[in-house]
Amino acid sequence: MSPRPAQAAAPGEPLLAARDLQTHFELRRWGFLRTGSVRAVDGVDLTLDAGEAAAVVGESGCGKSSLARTLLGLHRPTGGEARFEGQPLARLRGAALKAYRARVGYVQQDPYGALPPFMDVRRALEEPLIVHGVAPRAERERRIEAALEEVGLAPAGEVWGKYPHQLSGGQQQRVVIARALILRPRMILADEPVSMLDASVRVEILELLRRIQREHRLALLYITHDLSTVRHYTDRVLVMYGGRIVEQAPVEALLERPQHPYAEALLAALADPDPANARRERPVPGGEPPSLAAPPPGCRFHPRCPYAMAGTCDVYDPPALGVGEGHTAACWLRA
Ligand SMILES: Nc1ncnc2c1ncn2[C@@H]1O[C@H](COP(=O)(O)OP(=O)(O)OP(=O)(O)O)[C@@H](O)[C@H]1O
Repeated sequence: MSPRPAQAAAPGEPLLAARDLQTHFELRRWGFLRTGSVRAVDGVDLTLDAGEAAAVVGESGCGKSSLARTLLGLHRPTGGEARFEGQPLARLRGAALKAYRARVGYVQQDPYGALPPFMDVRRALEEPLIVHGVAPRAERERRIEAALEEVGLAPAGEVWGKYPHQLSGGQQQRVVIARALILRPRMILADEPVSMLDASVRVEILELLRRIQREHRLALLYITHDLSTVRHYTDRVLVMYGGRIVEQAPVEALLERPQHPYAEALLAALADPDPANARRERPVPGGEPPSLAAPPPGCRFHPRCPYAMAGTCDVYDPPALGVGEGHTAACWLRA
């Protein structure tokens, strides 16, 4: 696959930038009575540079997938802004939205669900090329072959007549990655790309994504609930809690010197050396994640935080405070 030439972006401008991004879902009773909203994404600030790999890590229900879907243009933000190559996503319509989708490859959690069961591999990969007007047919075939080789499914001729049910989970996810690459995107958004795969193939798929990201200088946003998978595959980590980013840092800094008590608790849970706990799903950390329909006042983590300071953490919302090079934590302990 030859890399797409870099778009002329304003100097110093990140490829992707979100500022105070919000995606709230309205709750309705009997389909019409508005009874409130779920603040799935509630004031997210993030940036991603061209060629950079970052992970968004957080527990189930913290808003990771809603953030991913908003960044893909699948949910319209209800507040704030996200820009890709300087263009506000909310204003993209029609052809501009189609062009944006070609520039962002999407790898989702369930590869089997992502691939239409009635399409063989070749059709599944050819369809985005046809939709985006890539012609002639020989060029499409060349690209399909190159994409399959890129993801380790070679020779392509042995795979492209197969249907999803004839492939293993790992092979299916490789096809999904090939499809995400086929339009030569500038960014890959991978939402829990290995959580439904056998443990034996998870590392292979993460290594593949990292290699492709590096070789083609793609940006990668890797969404995961599993902090143990970020070290070798990303440059930077953003920790999400209650619809917000509570800490972000270069990967080594986050794993060695977490500054937010939530990130600290996630790490402590990882480091549990007791083999009896290795297979046990534990709430991380203890206590319930906040309701995003009625989040607690002040810091959203304060009801679970062992260091919460009454009169501060339960009243005032902490801003992202600089705690090191490229490292911020939204915690009053760091003020
Ligand atoms: N389309 C929707 N309509 C209403 N509520 C939604 C919608 N999508 C997500 N939510 C709610 O938003 C909150 C965040 O969900 P989201 O799926 O983004 O979290 P997540 O961190 O990705 O969790 P998981 O890993 O379990 O998918 C949840 O309370 C969820 O029920």
